[in-house]
Amino acid sequence: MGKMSLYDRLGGQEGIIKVVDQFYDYVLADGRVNHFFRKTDMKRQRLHQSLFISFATGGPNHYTGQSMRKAHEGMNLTDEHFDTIVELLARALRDFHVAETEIVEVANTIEPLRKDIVGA
Ligand code: HEM
Repeated sequence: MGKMSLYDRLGGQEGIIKVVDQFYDYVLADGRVNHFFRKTDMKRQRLHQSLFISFATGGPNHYTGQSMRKAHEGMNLTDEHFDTIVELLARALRDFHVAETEIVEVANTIEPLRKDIVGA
């Protein structure tokens, strides 16, 4: 049996939607980052983030949003903001009993996006 994709190990689309919902509950409650989302349509954001993470982890490509550079343009995001988002995503993954090895894999999958998001 071949190694399951990270997407499958996160529970596929269904699992990822649950994690992303919990993740944005943490984001919106966190004073380090919640001000960025004041004008954001969170229903659309939760959907786009779920589809984006699904594709990034080896699932189907249904993401129709903007590139990471375009999506974060003009926000003046710092490394600290980026690290906070990764931290809150890890917290949500832990809530759903995703193992630490998978959490590290998710962080490593997202890390290459830092150069497009920080200072976009
Ligand atoms: C850590 C890696 C990150 C990933 C994978 C990511 C992913 C995304 C995605 C997929 C979208 C949707 C774009 C669209 O709908 O076209 C988005 C939008 C957004 N992101 Fe990020 N993001 C990251 C980091 C951050 C950080 C660090 C912040 C701020 C602390 C942030 C704040 C936002 C905001 C406010 C929007 C919504 C913009 C709007 O209202 O349209 N993101 N992000």
